[in-house]
Amino acid sequence: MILQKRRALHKKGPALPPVVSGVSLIASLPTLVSKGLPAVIQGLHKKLGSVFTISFLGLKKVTFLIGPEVTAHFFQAPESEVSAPDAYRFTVPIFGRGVVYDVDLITRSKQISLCSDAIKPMNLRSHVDSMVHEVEGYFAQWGQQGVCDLKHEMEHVILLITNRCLLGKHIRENMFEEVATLIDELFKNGLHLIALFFPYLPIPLHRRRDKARARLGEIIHEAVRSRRSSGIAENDVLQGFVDSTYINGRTMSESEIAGLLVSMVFAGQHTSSNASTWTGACLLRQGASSNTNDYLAAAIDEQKRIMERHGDHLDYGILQEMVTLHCCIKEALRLHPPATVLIRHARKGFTVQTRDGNMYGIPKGHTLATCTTVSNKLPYIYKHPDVYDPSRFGPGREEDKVGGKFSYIPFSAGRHVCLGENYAYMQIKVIWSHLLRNFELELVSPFPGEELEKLIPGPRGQVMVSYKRRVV
Ligand code: HEM
Repeated sequence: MILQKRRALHKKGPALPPVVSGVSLIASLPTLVSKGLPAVIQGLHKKLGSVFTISFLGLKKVTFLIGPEVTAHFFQAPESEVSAPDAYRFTVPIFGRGVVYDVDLITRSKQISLCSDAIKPMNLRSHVDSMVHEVEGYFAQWGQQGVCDLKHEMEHVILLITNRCLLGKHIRENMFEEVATLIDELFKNGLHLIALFFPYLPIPLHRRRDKARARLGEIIHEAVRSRRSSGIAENDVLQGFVDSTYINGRTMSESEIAGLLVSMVFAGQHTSSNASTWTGACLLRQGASSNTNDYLAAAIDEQKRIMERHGDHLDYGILQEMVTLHCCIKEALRLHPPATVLIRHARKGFTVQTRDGNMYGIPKGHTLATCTTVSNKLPYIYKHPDVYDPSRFGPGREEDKVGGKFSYIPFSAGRHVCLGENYAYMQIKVIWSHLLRNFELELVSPFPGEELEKLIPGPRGQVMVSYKRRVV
């Protein structure tokens, strides 16, 4: 009925997507406050199907596309048709001018390919030792036994790795505390709802963001200058940028290097630390209705077998052997994707066809969005979608592959797929293989809910874990 009406309104082509009524929006408010945006989108998806539009007073129209059948164009279309930069302008004051979403397509493509080169598997291999060094050093400070907030621990250890592997040894060893505070200030004051719509509004939050960004820039510029003048090459992403050139042979400026490094810190810090904490919470969860502890046992067993083969040593190849741990992380990410809503801007209109055959025309000018949380739990792709079950990715099931190209999207897909996926798995595996090998662990606080108010939501509150060093 709704479809017929909307087709009549849009006679020349396929129907427009159903529009969420004002009444439905108001009715969603309690869910928004108590359960967060993904829960609202899940409710609307149930009611209206995989394509629907939310109209904000007719001024801004956001069309949601949910599920692999309707997201191919969203993920794969060229920038001239579906644009990410138009949607992510709010990152410009965070990353800085002259990089990523502040430059033309050709420059951006080159910058993205420089980021990709810096963390491609060949270069990643050499980061394993640095990661292991940071992880061993950090957890050596734990006592024989105790209780800690896993979330805090993961944020800290990932930040140490980020400093060492991206920003370099000098910053890690001499300025860690200051840089950690600046990164926190930058993201806290730059990543909130007001900034999403009005990133340049002269408010105290934005002044603090800009001050932190300026100081971080100074620190990185200085690091680039001293790296260039010393001529000593280090093993980090900073070095990759210092050595790289554009097609015309021009080297990157200090401010371009700073911008790209900040964008990579931004892309990898909260996402990886949240993923690491969720992996722990899921694995250590106790409960009559869950069989998660079987997975904990399987992950520990895998570490034992690997140690029998290779001893304590870890390298890139050995990390690739941790298939069970990989699936445990992958499943935690399916249930708790750090980037819950991905956005684009429709520069041209296009058509989508839903699973049940309905065609919709998506008009030029709409903001486009997809929700990873809802997509990752579609019941026709994932069996018992709310259950933590890493074996769904194993041989004979491979539910994400069976579901098609766009059915597992914590790392996005297509044109803007995450460049740091391998890097992220690597650091999370280094952390969790160390913890599983060396400690008996137990979750002693209730299983956490999600942080509802954050753009990159992590587990809400503290995630308390007891630990006891294993006797060797
Ligand atoms: C578990 C950890 C991570 C998750 C879940 C994650 C997720 C994502 C997602 C969803 C996107 C695409 C956003 C979109 O389509 O709009 C993305 C893009 C990106 N990520 Fe990650 N990420 C993670 C870690 C990292 C790390 C560690 C790095 C780098 C060190 C990184 C670098 C990037 C870059 C450079 C892009 C931009 C790609 C482009 O626009 O072409 N990510 N990430």
